[in-house]
Amino acid sequence: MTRVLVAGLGLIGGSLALNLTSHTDHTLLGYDHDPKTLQYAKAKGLVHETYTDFETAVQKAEVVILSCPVSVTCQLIEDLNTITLTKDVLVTDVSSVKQSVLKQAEQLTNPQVHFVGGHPMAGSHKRGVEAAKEHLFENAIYVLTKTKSVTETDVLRLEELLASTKAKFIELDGEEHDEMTSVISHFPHLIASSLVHQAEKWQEKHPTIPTLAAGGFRDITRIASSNPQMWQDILFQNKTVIKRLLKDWIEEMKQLYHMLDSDESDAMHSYLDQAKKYRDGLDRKGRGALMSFYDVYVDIFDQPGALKKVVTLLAEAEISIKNIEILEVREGITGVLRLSFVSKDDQLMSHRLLIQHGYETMLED
Ligand SMILES: NC(=O)C1=CN([C@@H]2O[C@H](COP(=O)(O)OP(=O)(O)OC[C@H]3O[C@@H](n4cnc5c(N)ncnc54)[C@H](O)[C@@H]3O)[C@@H](O)[C@H]2O)C=CC1
Ligand SMILES: O=C(O)C(=O)Cc1ccc(O)cc1
Repeated sequence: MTRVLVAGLGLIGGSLALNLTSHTDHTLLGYDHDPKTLQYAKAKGLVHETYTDFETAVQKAEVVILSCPVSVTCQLIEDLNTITLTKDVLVTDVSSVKQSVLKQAEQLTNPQVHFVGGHPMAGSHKRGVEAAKEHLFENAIYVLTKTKSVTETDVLRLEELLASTKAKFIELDGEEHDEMTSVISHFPHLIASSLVHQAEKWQEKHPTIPTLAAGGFRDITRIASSNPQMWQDILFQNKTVIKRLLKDWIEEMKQLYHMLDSDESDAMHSYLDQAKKYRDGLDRKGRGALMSFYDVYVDIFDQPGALKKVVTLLAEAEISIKNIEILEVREGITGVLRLSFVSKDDQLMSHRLLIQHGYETMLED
């Protein structure tokens, strides 16, 4: 039984706290600057004890999970130096950016603090404790980054402590992490926001643009609906890498402009074809950027209850669906449902069951 402090009980901190209170006998301590968040977390059983003072809370903990915005997390790491500790404390964070956090952690002078950087690579567009979900990290990649002062034992202890999240741990260094997450998460966020701005500008000329904004536009801009404060923080904390990607991107857009301007249709075809091949490959098992699932595609008609029928059929067979996505449903015509399963067995069982019940399905292998 360990005393675990979660500092910052928002979406991510709240989800970790909820997971640990639901599945372990650890004592969960919560710290946040927002009293309403603390009240909610206590009332809903996410934490056992709440604190409004970071120092007091840290002194009562054996493990500390820093889950505030990245810049606040850096400040809290600095604050750890001036806190008098009577025993060793294992400290980790959940920040989407690692180099700035690790730089701060490497400057820790308190020998009792053992810092292992962390980043659970799952989330949502929601924010705050009320959006916390106990199973948020199931099957998600959870990046761990070592600092000079930590041992393999510290890393293993952290993995053990977080085992109930069912996340998949991998170790990366800060630079690798920040470059990769920029490419697959931070930079796409910037581009999604810019596409939304473009649509908004053109709406002045064409007021019906929102009515036309269909599947593709919605898919590619979904992430622009996330927490702006958090993303502002991430973009500035990782600005060196993002500026590099932005420069390359601007050059690439210039090349595309040139292809169109000089009617280089073959070059454009190769550009699109190469992108399609790489994108198709990402969905193959083991190559998914964040998670690997086993998918079944089901044709459904856009009728009331169509989704419920499919879900009920699988629930009655006790098959657990990890994710459901509705692709391209337009009124009155066939749409496609993507059902994702954690295991190959569940995928095959669902496929068989759906076919037996007359559904047209496609299996992704
Ligand atoms: N939202 C997401 O999808 C993901 C976020 N992360 C990382 O997790 C961290 C937290 O993000 P979320 O939970 O989404 O944000 P959130 O906005 O839901 O929660 C942040 C919490 O920190 C508290 N807080 C803010 N400033 C504070 C301060 N000065 N002192 C004490 N408490 C303070 C807030 O009251 C709030 O409860 C960020 O570093 C983010 O990069 C990591 C993976 C996914
Ligand atoms: O919802 C999505 O697509 C996300 O990208 C969630 C997310 C946001 C920030 C992270 O550091 C990790 C995951």
